[in-house]
Amino acid sequence: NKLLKLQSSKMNKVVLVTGANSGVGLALCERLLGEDPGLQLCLACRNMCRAQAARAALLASHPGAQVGLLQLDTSSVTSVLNAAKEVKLRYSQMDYLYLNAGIMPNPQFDVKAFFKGVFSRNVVNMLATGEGILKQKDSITADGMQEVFATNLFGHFLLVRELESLLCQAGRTSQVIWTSSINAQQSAFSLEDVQHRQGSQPYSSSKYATDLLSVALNTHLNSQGLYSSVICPGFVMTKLTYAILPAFPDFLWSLVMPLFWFIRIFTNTFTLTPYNGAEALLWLFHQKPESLDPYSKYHSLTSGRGANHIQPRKMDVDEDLSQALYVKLLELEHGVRKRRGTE
Ligand SMILES: NC(=O)C1=CN([C@@H]2O[C@H](COP(=O)(O)OP(=O)(O)OC[C@H]3O[C@@H](n4cnc5c(N)ncnc54)[C@H](OP(=O)(O)O)[C@@H]3O)[C@@H](O)[C@H]2O)C=CC1
Ligand SMILES: CC(C)CCC[C@@H](C)[C@H]1CC[C@H]2C3=C(CC[C@]12C)[C@@]1(C)CCC(=O)[C@@H](C)[C@@H]1CC3
Repeated sequence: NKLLKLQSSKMNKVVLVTGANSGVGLALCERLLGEDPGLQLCLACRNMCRAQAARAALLASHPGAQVGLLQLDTSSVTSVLNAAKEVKLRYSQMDYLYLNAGIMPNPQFDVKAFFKGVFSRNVVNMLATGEGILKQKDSITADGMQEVFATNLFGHFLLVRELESLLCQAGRTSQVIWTSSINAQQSAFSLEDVQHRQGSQPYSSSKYATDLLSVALNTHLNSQGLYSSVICPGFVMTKLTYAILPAFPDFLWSLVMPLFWFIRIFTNTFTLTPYNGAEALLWLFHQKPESLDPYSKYHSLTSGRGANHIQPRKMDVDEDLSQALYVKLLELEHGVRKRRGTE
């Protein structure tokens, strides 16, 4: 382990990506290795078979790249604590922590609301954000938490807390980059119910909480060199989105694609491919973190002609609410640790 740490301290950038085995996360890894083949890339995934397949694909296009695997299930406190321990043994610094893993379980697509929206003035906004047409059925994890909250937010929060010693080091900066969504909605979030036990939009709630948490992390940790940002990859065809209409066979999706390319003329949020969706994640990799606006979400956008660009958009978050959520998360963390007898 000393040798491993010594090697990592020789200063190739260390990048960890959660949910790296598919979709936007995997595309990000491909693009990162294309830009900097010397990176030490760590794929943090819950399923090691899928992780190995992703590693093999990355090595096929970038032979000789340093691609490590880490078992991490963000919905499980035990898994996060074990993974963090392993990371601290392997690396002596962490330059980029991409918090990308996410779920939208049991999505229920409201066909009626969708067609009503299509013939309304709100059509472009509805297609860009998915607002008003999706609900989800959440479940409870073994730790007794709401699964969407645990997976998308709390597991990542705990990981950041555990890795603070690697992320906050004197004389250097690090970036924590969250894959949020334009679907983050303040109306779906409640400080009295941060896990969204009551409602039917846990996904929107978890993404809004992500935006709030990113602001809070900046408030608390910028002075120690840690900078947090959020991005939206746009609407991307991935496992997550295919699951929204599971009855749709592959060939029907291919038939719908030309319609999606057409819609892209009106809303450049239809990035559609994981490669395009990863644009803002890759852009942040090249930025000086001090120059970023903590209150902006960085959107991957693709024009009607297929050209990618990024756009910062101000988020609908306020400092007090972000601070209040931070306190709630610290309390939850405290409770979790107390129950495990680790505090
Ligand atoms: N697709 C879209 O249109 C949009 C996606 N996003 C966000 O982008 C991110 C990536 O999603 P996307 O690429 O679309 O979808 P994918 O389903 O392709 O990727 C999600 C990744 O997260 C992993 N994951 C899920 N649950 C866990 C868990 N408990 N522990 C560890 N890893 C987990 C998945 O692993 P496994 O393969 O094992 O399931 C997979 O690698 C998500 O945060 C999503 O919310 C945001 C806006 C739009
Ligand atoms: C087959 C039909 C003719 C068309 C159905 C289209 C819908 C399934 C999509 C239209 C807009 C999409 C969308 C999302 C999911 C799929 C749609 C509703 C998201 C909610 C996926 C997750 C996100 O985070 C959002 C940014 C997406 C917004 C657009």
